[in-house]
Amino acid sequence: MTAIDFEALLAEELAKSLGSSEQKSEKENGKEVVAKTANESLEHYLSENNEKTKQNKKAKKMKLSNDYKLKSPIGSTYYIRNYITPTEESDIMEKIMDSRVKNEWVQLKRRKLLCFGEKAKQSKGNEKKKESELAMAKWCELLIDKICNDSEIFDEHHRPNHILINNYEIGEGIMAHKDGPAYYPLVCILSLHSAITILFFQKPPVVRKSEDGHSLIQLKPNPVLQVILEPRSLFIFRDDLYHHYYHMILEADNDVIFDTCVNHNLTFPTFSVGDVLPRKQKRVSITIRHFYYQDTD
Ligand SMILES: O=C(O)CCC(=O)C(=O)O
Ligand SMILES: [Fe+2]
Repeated sequence: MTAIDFEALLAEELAKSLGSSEQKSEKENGKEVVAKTANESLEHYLSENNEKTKQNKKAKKMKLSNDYKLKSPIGSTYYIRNYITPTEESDIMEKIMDSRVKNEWVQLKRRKLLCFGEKAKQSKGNEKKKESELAMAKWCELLIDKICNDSEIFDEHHRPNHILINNYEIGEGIMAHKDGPAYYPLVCILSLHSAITILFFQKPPVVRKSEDGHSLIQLKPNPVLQVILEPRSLFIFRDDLYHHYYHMILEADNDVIFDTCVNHNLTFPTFSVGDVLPRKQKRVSITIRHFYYQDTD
């Protein structure tokens, strides 16, 4: 595709997409200028990079499957540092904090969430649904394209069609859970802002509240696997780990590094067992999966 075709296509898509911002004309020093929004630059970046990756398809795909595999005792896990740039990170933040999606966030007790894409129809008698439901935004599709171009990890029948965004303020987390049979057993998690660790367990661990009642302290057992999720990183887990293990993010202000941490010497800075990783600001995760559409009517 030529650059000119590409730009025309992009402009058309931008106008259509839910998340796109219209270009605003502004007067600057008496001159009419077209404001380029952060939202637009995100889509531009992602589209451009996707084109480049497609041209160099084979090399890139090899890279994701070999170079980023963690030495994990269970299942296959991949960790890619700096999967997106700081600019893309702040552009995504703008997208998801945009006034047009502001009312779509669903506040839960210990986090809030926003959902784009496919979703099961509610079966009769189901409780009020908890997730918000937005059509897949253009930037989400481009992010999915990027992941699919970079690796062969998703086959064409299981292309991600569902994006769940979790917003955790400092001290918030997600209880031990499995993602369950509604999804293809392959999860990509893109992290923004604060670094945090994700813990995997054979059974949900015993936890108790800290003395100030603010955080949950994880008591026992230690996780079978811990992965540090730095800002802008992409973490992938699948298969056994998906089906048979619980994952959680502790409701705490910081994370302690366990001897089951598989990437403490791959991060910047690196960590040693027993070190404390403070959560300095909120964390946002973008969970990218293929949802099995179920028509329950
Ligand atoms: O925030 C995360 O990294 C994990 C999110 C998660 O486990 C989920 O949405 O099912
Ligand atoms: Fe999960």
